[in-house]
Amino acid sequence: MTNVIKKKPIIWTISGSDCSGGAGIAADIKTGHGLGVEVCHLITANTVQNSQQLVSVNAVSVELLQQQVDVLIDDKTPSVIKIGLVANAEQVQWLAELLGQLKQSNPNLLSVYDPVGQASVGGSFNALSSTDLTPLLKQLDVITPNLNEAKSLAGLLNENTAALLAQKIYQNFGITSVIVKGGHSADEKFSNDYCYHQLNQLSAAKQDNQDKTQMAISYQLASSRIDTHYSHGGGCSFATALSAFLAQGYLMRDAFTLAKAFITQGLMASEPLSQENGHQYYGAFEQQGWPKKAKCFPQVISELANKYQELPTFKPLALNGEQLGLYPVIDSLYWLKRLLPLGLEIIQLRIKNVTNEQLERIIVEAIEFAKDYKTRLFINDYWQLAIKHGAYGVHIGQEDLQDADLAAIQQAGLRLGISTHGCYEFLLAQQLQPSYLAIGAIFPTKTKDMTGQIQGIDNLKQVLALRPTEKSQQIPVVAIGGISLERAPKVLATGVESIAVVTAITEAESSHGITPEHAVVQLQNAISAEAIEVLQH
Ligand SMILES: Cc1ncc(COP(=O)(O)OP(=O)(O)O)c(N)n1
Ligand SMILES: Cc1ncsc1CCOP(=O)(O)O
Ligand SMILES: [Mg+2]
Repeated sequence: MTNVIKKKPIIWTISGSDCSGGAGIAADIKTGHGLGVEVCHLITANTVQNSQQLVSVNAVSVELLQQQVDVLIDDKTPSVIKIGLVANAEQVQWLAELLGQLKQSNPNLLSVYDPVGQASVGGSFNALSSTDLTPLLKQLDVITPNLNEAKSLAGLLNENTAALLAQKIYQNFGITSVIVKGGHSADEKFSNDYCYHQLNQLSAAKQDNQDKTQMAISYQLASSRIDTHYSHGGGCSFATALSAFLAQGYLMRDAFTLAKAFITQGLMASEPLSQENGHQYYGAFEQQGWPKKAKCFPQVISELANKYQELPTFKPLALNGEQLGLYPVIDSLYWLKRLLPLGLEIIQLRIKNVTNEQLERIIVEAIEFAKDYKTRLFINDYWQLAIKHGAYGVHIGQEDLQDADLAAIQQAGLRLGISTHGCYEFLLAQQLQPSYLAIGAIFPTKTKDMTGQIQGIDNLKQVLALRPTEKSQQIPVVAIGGISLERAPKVLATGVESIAVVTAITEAESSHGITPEHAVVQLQNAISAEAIEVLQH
């Protein structure tokens, strides 16, 4: 049997060679290969260094670098270019022009710069100031300075607040995403990384319904500090990991989270080793491949989690051991009345585009009607009305999460479901301890515009691994988006507790020539405990 290798995205790394193997190009290649991308490497300088000292930096000519670009550009076209060590002003100018030209022919090309100026073993890689670097900085999409580099780029040498430094770097150079790494901060317990990210017009307008050109969002991630002697090349590896995740289509918030988890995982891998040895050896960072274990992932620091940190856990779904199973999401009383007699565990009323008056009437009637059935009725979006009329639960999306009064929902005894789209939102929502978490869209769907947020089965599996290992501590997960009868077994095999569907039921007649009731029965059979047992073994 032959192995089928999926075509991998290609990243280029344009950075220095560290002959001691820990940092630079070597770190970039190891990182990229472990994270599922092909890595083309263009060496800017041959450095002479070991774990004690930097001896010399020997720049490669821009003519040679340009020849490498010429042979690679159509042959191994990059989706992300990662830049590390830049040896001199000539290389700055060459890189600035190169990025400008490449972006003209490929506007989706991303550039990520890790501004390595000082060697971690001591000594400078170049004599370039922020002013010298400006032509390059103005072409970048992402920059990943540590705190000291950020101070210098911001021109604020006495400022220690990552948020202010990142914002100033954006103002100075117009770089869309500025990630300030906290590895060198004075905090002895935690390593906090901060990302300032300008949303592009399309996604910003979509998320906020605003007409805007300037909208920034920030993400902050914290991990416990790890004391190890094996961290040489960690900074290069972070920027390359970020590039690899971006090249695979992850949104910035998820690429940032995964890159931080990748670093924590690598530091954790060598922690006991360095303790055993107990000497000051400076060893190469351990690239460990795709971060999978929950313990490697950072804590999301956010105003929301902060605001509700004292809030008790939301009531559980009280399943008594049964499977949550099929979760129909319907948009009218007509569908509610048609489906409730079918013996469902859970259902959601998701009403869009009705007047306020109609809305309240529909919600009241739905809650009243559902009382005669054991089915748990969740109301989508309208949490105030759900509280007012005593619904079983509410489902809140990311757009409404910031404004909804979660304490009021919890105190009224309603269950809460939260939508998430990827690892960052999942980690954040998990901290709020809702009754269930939804992940979507698993597949493309015509029911809702989910552009840029299609998870796929692999990502669903990765996100599920972020739950605590102890089953009793896990929040049930519902998968949603494009799930059909044919796709349901694959989704269930990931270990989700439930699948939510709209059109698999409401459009069963046209898609499968069966009644919606028949579709419910078929989906329920596909989800039954027996079917899952077979799938998982
Ligand atoms: C079970 C479930 N998961 C996700 C959603 C989507 O909710 P939301 O993000 O609030 O989007 P809208 O449904 O309001 O368009 C859901 N409704 N149910
Ligand atoms: C509401 C929602 N949220 C994420 S995907 C989705 C639509 C699910 O509909 P369908 O099952 O028809 O794909
Ligand atoms: Mg909603």
